[in-house]
Amino acid sequence: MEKQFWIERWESEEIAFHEDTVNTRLIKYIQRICPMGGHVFVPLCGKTLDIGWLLENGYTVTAVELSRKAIEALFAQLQLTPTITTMGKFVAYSAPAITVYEGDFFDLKQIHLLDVDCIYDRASLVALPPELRNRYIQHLPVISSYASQLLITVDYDRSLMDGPPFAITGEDIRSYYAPSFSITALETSALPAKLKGKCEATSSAWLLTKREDT
Ligand SMILES: C[S@@+](CC[C@H](N)C(=O)[O-])C[C@H]1O[C@@H](n2cnc3c(N)ncnc32)[C@H](O)[C@@H]1O
Repeated sequence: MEKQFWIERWESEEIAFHEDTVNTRLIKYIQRICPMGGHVFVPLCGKTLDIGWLLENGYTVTAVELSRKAIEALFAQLQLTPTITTMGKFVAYSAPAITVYEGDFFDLKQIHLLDVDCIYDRASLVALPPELRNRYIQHLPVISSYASQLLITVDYDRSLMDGPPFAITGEDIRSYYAPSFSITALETSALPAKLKGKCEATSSAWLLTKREDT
């Protein structure tokens, strides 16, 4: 997916992926990998309400997002006025307990994610087509020092539609992450409505924790 694709989605407000409630899996499972007060990295964050929940519950958040419009909407929602600074390829929006980098996830380096305890990935891995997904799977553990992840994916019959969101099976998750992470399948449930009105889909939540032998 080209960067311009996402910028245009935000400009035309075609953001069906945005949830208007806090994700229940976040509330239910984040403490399994990150105690309250921990530091959570939210890749490809959009303007998710989940960030507000994390801040209200004592977490520190670092996030990255391509779209300035999304980041401005996020801070407006949070009722925070960020300090805005240029940092190399990124523009950093900071307020107490939160920094959002405007720019390309693939330009992030370890220095941007110092002290991150865990990762919350909802609709991020699944937003990326296979070639970018492979880069994401390689890059994310390196920049986060193999931080644990709460990962939420979708799966559906790939013959019925194409992504985004892209379908990811349990087998995919194991092939992507098993070499470096222990994988716990938490829960799978059917989505309440057809995805894009086209096909039934399920959503699954996973915990990934670094294997001792890596
Ligand atoms: C499907 S949305 C998910 C947003 C958010 N995680 C949520 O749950 O609402 C994917 C987001 O990733 C952003 N994005 C896509 N590619 C990106 C990249 N390479 N770097 C940073 N952000 C990116 C898009 O602008 C979009 O807001």
